[in-house]
Amino acid sequence: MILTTRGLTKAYAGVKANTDVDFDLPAGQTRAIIGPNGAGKSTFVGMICGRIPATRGTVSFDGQDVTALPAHKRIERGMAYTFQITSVFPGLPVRENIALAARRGLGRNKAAVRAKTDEVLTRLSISDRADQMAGDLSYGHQRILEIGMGLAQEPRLFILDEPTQGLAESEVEDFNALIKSLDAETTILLIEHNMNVVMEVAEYITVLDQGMVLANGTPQEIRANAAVQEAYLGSGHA
Ligand SMILES: Nc1ncnc2c1ncn2[C@@H]1O[C@H](COP(=O)(O)OP(=O)(O)OP(=O)(O)O)[C@@H](O)[C@H]1O
Repeated sequence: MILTTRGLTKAYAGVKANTDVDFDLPAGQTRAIIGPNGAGKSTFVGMICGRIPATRGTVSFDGQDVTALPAHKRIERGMAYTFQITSVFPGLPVRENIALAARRGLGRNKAAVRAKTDEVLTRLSISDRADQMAGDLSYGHQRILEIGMGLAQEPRLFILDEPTQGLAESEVEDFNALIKSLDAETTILLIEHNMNVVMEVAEYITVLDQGMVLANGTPQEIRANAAVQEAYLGSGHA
């Protein structure tokens, strides 16, 4: 397992956002986390990557307990994540944004950074915009660029929190293709509300409900799971 949590719990004053979450993610898998609004998905990945301190429980990455490590130390060990808020540098060209991210992983080795930047650029559906200012890209393209910046760090665990939110349909298709092309290279943990995306890219799904794991299974199993359907219908979701 590249990632394991045991008893992971987050209590805010009056609200239990996660309760005793046991979670196992095998290396190489593309896993989706789904669940109704407020189910605790963002809190859960926040604890995994170290942005949110756990109330109790453990997070292990690559067999080592990282519960006490700050986020930047977890990044050094090979986690990367993108969140709902875009973090591109608008005043820099697309290429330079990716090079900056690549430098985080590769340091000052200029040739390696250039090679990595070119490699990531050719994978993105926006490679023809390499010399444009990032701030001039559409919102959807900025999200794709952000994913490229994550990739440039060569993560062994890539966490994406609602990556398709706000994307146009054609951009969602580009996103699906990009994630599928990463299948063999890295482990992906994806919080996603768009069920079409989940069913298309996830190999395995974990459903959170009221801060707890409600179900784990393949897309087919989750689709057929009565408790999952109930959780979604009960919260007014389709
Ligand atoms: N900083 C906070 N202080 C207090 N309560 C919080 C805080 N952050 C989250 N919560 C609560 O914890 C619960 C889980 O929230 P979380 O954002 O993790 O859910 P989510 O599944 O990601 O929701 P969504 O799908 O709407 O993004 C919710 O009841 C939320 O109101």
